[in-house]
Amino acid sequence: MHYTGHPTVLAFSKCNYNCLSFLRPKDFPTLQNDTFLRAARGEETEHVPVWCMRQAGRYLPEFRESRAGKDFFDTCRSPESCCELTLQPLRRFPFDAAIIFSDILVVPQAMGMDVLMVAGKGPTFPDPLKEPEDLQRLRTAVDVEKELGYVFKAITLTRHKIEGKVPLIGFTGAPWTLMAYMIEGGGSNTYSKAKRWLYRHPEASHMLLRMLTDVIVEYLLGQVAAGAQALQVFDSHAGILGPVQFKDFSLPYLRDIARRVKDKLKETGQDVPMIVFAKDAHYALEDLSQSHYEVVGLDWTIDPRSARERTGGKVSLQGNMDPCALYSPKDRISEIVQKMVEGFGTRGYIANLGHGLYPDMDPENVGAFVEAVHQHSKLMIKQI
Ligand SMILES: Cc1c2[nH]c(c1CCC(=O)O)Cc1[nH]c(c(CCC(=O)O)c1C)Cc1[nH]c(c(CCC(=O)O)c1C)Cc1[nH]c(c(CCC(=O)O)c1C)C2
Repeated sequence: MHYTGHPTVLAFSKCNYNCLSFLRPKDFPTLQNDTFLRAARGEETEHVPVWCMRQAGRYLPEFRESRAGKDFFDTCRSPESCCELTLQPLRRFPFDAAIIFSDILVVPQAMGMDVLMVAGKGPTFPDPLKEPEDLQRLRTAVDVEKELGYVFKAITLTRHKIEGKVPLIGFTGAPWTLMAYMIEGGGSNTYSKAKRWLYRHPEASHMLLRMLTDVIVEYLLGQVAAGAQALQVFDSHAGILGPVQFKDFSLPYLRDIARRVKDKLKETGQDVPMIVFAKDAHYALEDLSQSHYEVVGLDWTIDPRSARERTGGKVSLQGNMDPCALYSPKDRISEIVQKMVEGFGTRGYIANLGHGLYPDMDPENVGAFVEAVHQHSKLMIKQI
């Protein structure tokens, strides 16, 4: 790690997790590039801001090197490692935002479940929830500060170390997506075990979703208190639900999260933009645009112009290039980006991929994507 500059930060690099407490969420460096925050609020910008989901990831050789031989969740619990991994993509590309390195599955861990990262298989719950009685195994009153304080420390440290270059995004998994993992025990094609609960045990499902929502609200507020400047809620498995079940088992909780976080932040005069990314839930676009989130994230199966029409200018939009378009040659990437930016328009728009980067992607093409967004959008904005 290359800790330079401030003496407290230098001292910091030599100490371990327990002595991070002196680094308080205050006196953060002044933000120099607020393009992402302005776009989230629908304000004017000089260019369209851009970041990528999974920008801190295995497509970067330095990421693979830092992670080599280390347990994934041990890495998540090390604020220094999370900080380093968050900063890596910023050293290479002029992204307009950073997202804290962590994982959505730290929330089920905080609720008392074991989650392991198994090589070649992905996240695995050795003892998933099988029947409603298993809800008794979960912690009822989760001490979020105690269980997830390591994420807050990572955010505070990273916000200092980013030196105000770009805003730092905090995130969480949405209740439905977390519930799906807790019952399924890992990734799945059908999520049929989790969906079985929705049809067979609707009350227990709502109980679990409410428990998750309560933890998530505290978790997001803790992230803001620690220094997060925007928040994204990932409902990665929204698409598997379909419109009826989404309305019943996901949307009310997504709304509740945004409302409760915003109400609480208002009390302290804070205003932090929130992004909802419900992957493959195009059927819910109208509802999502009226769910108290400033930004709706889109996957690549939605046409930019129709997304604008359906959301009626109520929200900013984020997305949505097919990640696989990054396998194209660079000039083709530039053409695809140009069409995408034309489709969304330059106001109230944050460029991103429609989902995360894959490990086999060429970092150079990621750079070409970022550059194309900046270049095309600057020209378009000048012509307005
Ligand atoms: C880089 C990484 C992460 N998690 C995992 C990896 C790969 C494993 C490794 O590097 O060792 C395991 C890891 N964690 C998860 C998975 C998917 C498992 C599956 O469904 O099969 C994997 C491989 C679960 C997870 N984790 C996350 C989501 C939501 C986003 C999405 O839909 O991809 C989900 C579904 C969020 C997440 N996860 C991560 C971030 C970091 C910040 C960034 O984006 O740069 C974020 C935002 C980090």
